This record gives sequence, structure tokens and C-alpha cells, in this order.
Amino acid sequence: MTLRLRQIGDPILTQVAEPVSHFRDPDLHRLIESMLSTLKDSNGVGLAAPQVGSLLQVLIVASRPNPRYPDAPQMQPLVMINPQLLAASSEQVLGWEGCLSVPDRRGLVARSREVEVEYYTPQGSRQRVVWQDFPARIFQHEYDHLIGRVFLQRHP
Ligand SMILES: O=C(O)C[C@@H](Cc1ccccc1)C(=O)SCC(=O)c1ccccc1
Ligand SMILES: [Zn+2]
Repeated sequence: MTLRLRQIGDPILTQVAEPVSHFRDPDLHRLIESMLSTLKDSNGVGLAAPQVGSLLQVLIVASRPNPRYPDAPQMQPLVMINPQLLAASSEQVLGWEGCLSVPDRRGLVARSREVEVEYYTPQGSRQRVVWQDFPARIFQHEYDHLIGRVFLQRHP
């Protein structure tokens, strides 16, 4: 089922998501399936649960080569539950971003070039990953969604 993508102005996008506590909850797995199909239908490279109305710490990173990042890796969508940013390089890079919740807007955003992340898979196993460049950028964009930050949004 494809879920409605919340747009800028929807208060849920400025709230902080809660950690997942029950990995065997069938609602969690229904949410993950819905996010994967929403991501596919929207042709995005990332998605965070608040964007589909769920204040849970679930995000997906799905880098693929594209006109702005032609050497981006082609990734199977990676579902990350309760992600934690363990380290972020002080070296930052400016790059173009879009947001499925802010249609028709592109913006230049400074992000750490490298991140180290710890997360849980839908099966509940703890993993660590180190990303650079576009996957690192996508992660930081999605991680912002989990703490109620939307790119280019200036709080009045
Ligand atoms: O709103 C989102 O979280 C999805 C967003 C993720 C993102 C794109 C670009 C940089 C960082 C994070 C999108 O997928 S926007 C639409 C899109 O498909 C796209 C935009 C720019 C480059 C490649 C794809
Ligand atoms: Zn976004």
C-alpha cells in the first residue's frame, strides 16, 4: 500500500520520532512494506517514517546513480531502525538535495562527507555502516526527518 506523503506544513514533519521497541509487531512490518512501496512509487532515494505519518525511528536509504550524482552507488533499499549517528566527519560537502515533502524545491545543503551509523535491521540485528558522499548525504537528510528537521525550512 502506498502511503500519503506528508507535505511541508504538516506538523508531524517537525516532531521527534520515537524509538521502535517491538521488532515483532506486525504493524512495524506493514509500515516498512508501505514505506518501500511509497519510496518506489515516488522514485525517491530515501524516505523517513514521519513523511508517511508515523513517528517511529525508521528510515530507508536507497542511493542510485542520477544526473546530479552520476557516480552514486546503486543500492538495494536499506531499512534502518533506531539509527544512531556514531560519527560524522568535520569535513563537509555542499550538494544538491530534494525532498519528497517539499515538492519542486531543490537546495544546496552542507553535509558531513562521511558518517558512521549504528542501526537495527527489521529482524532486530544490530549493524554498523560507514558511508561517504551521496549515501552519507541521504542518511543525514533522512536522519534529520527523524528529529523534525526538514531541509531548507527556516523556523519563523
Ligand atoms: O524527502 C526525502 O527524504 C527523499 C529525498 C532524499 C534525498 C534526495 C537528495 C539528497 C538527499 C536526500 C529524495 O529522494 S528527493 C527526490 C529524488 O529522487 C532525488 C533528488 C535528488 C537527487 C536524486 C534523487
Ligand atoms: Zn526529505
